Amino acid sequence: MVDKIECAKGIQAQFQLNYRQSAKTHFELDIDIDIPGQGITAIFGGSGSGKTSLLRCIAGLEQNATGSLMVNDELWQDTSVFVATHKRSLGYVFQEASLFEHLTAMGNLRYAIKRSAQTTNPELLTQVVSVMGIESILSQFPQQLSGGEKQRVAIARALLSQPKLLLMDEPLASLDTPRKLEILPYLERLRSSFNIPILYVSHAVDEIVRLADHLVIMEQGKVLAQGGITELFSRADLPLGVSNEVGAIVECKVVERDTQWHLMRVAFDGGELWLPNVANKDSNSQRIRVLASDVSLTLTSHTDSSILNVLSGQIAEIINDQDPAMSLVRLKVGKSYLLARLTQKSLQNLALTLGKSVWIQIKSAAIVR
Ligand SMILES: Nc1ncnc2c1ncn2[C@@H]1O[C@H](COP(=O)(O)OP(=O)(O)OP(=O)(O)O)[C@@H](O)[C@H]1O
Repeated sequence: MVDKIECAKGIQAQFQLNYRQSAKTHFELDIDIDIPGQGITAIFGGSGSGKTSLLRCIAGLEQNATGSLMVNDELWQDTSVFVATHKRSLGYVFQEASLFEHLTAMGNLRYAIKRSAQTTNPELLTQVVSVMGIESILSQFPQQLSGGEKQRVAIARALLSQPKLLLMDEPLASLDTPRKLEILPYLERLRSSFNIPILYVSHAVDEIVRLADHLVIMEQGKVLAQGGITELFSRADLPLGVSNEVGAIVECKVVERDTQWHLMRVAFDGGELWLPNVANKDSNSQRIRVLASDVSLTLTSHTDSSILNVLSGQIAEIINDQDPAMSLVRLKVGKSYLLARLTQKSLQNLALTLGKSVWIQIKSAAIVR
């Protein structure tokens, strides 16, 4: 096993950039982020919010950007320093794989090894090829590969340059859903096998929930919020998905698998939940998403309900939804938070107010993993 590349000090980036688009309109990027030096940080935001511009600043591709950048204690930019793009130790994976068409997959990987500033341990090549699952396609040319395979080769190529930071700009956006689902497990393996911090641009909530540890939410060139994924997903005031998709993330441990009913019991900071068993998962850790629309509240504990999951909690926040009929309620459950999407009418009928104790019902079938 190749030693993991040590990165733990964090990435601090502060940038200002102005694009003049016409005499009347311009776009201004003004960001200040401080994110972990390991794991996957998703950069999330709507179209035109400045996600790609931020990555381009980090890569040193925006000569007009002012600001500063530290990557795990290495200074790449400030008022007096500007490390050129080719000298920044980073890998960049784009929406399209952009492989050299005249070279085989292996040829593309060899090219990266040759270009790497450091000597490449042969074990690294074996490890990268195995983690990305591309052993059987190494002799193929890009035109013989599917979109997902090309993207796995492109990621392997980026890793072989032994970067201190990996930038991925919507790497799955050009793939259809089956290809996307095929590649996601490789990205999960990439996160657990290499200790390289990854900045992952996406506006797909499902990808972020599955992959990211940390999140930066952008809006109109500014950072709207940044923090751990569980923390930000449990906030009722952020635009994490359209109303029906809003939901909290809960990190759980499997404590029991019930083979008779094909269920598993998982424990989290706020209690336990029953959900359909996932037999093929070897890890006992589960990240689950509980959609706000699948959570209902009662004032007494019902024992005559079909719902298996009933937790007790308190109302921490109530926010009006864009839909005037609805509201979003943030619930404190032990040390965790859940969200419930309720009608304004129910809110009033149950006289739900801040601090009130409630019973929280969640359908097992509705929990998203
Ligand atoms: N070279 C440029 N010159 C002028 N304006 C630009 C330039 N590059 C980007 N922009 C503008 O900056 C804004 C942010 O663009 P950017 O590509 O960073 O957004 P994004 O969040 O990545 O969007 P998307 O998700 O659609 O890719 C947009 O309004 C875009 O038109």
